[in-house]
Amino acid sequence: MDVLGIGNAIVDVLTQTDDDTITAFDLPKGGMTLVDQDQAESLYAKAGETTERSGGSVANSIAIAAALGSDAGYVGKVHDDQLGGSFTSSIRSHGVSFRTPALTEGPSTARCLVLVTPDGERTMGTYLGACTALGPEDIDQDEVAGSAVTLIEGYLADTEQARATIGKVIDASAKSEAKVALTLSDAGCVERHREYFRELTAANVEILVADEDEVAALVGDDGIESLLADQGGHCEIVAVTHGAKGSTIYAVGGVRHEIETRPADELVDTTGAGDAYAGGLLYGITKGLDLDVAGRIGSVAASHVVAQLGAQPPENLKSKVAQDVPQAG
Ligand SMILES: OC[C@H]1O[C@H](O)[C@H](O)[C@@H]1O
Repeated sequence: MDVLGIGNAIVDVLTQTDDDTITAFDLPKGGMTLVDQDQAESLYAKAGETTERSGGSVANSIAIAAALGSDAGYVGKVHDDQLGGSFTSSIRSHGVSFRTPALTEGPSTARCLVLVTPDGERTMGTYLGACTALGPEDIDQDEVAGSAVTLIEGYLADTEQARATIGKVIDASAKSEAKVALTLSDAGCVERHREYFRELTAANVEILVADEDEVAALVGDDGIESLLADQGGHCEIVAVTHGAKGSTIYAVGGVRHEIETRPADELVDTTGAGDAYAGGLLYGITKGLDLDVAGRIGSVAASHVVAQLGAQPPENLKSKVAQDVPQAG
């Protein structure tokens, strides 16, 4: 496998709304707030017209990588219910291998209410449901060892059991040539678990993908380069996105690439923009492309994702990306 992803398997329930509604829902604009089942139901009752799309940060990245041509797999926990079926058929429709056994009892499939405002910003309230049952027994260490890169979702740090799952991935990677990639998911998530992420990036993570707020929350005054293997960290590559301003890729040996964005044809919804960037970047890296080309693939994929509602791969993504980046193949 080129890329294997481990994350929270979530169905997104999207609604286009306004800033006043975000305030009325008492959710921090642009952030991700964890909610319990009662809160989730109360939010949905107030949400108005909604659209369901397959979500989950790393699941989004893996679907993008598969749509571009990666041999890709995903590990995440759904319930054997209607939303779980919808998540499963959606991720498989992009060619992703998804075989994690579904729960047959206990919490229902996770869902995320995504409030999209006219500026394209997304504000999320997530009920984790079945995701909290993901555990080490769901990891096939041979599959991890046989994958070029395993991408871990930062949001997993929110549960102890998922941290044990991450431990099993790291263990399998350390005994093989497989690399560990990590997305930091959300600045609030980094603030909740800074020490844990510091430990991972100091000892286990070879590829880090984050936005500028997330990486700032992680490194504080230390500087991004401190994460690199030749400057005291463990990372070989650190890719930092700057929203519409592009991204910067840092690599060992003093390498630094500034990547321009491709302006979106239309700005509809930024849900999954960073996920698409990570998916495109990892597609490029695992195909052996130069880092600046891999970063450009990520940027172009993200520019197509923000022109639609939801984080799923846009139709004909591969040919759309190839128009801007012929090396993408
Ligand atoms: O990064 C966007 C994703 O984060 C949340 O996990 C939602 O499911 C959404 O699809």
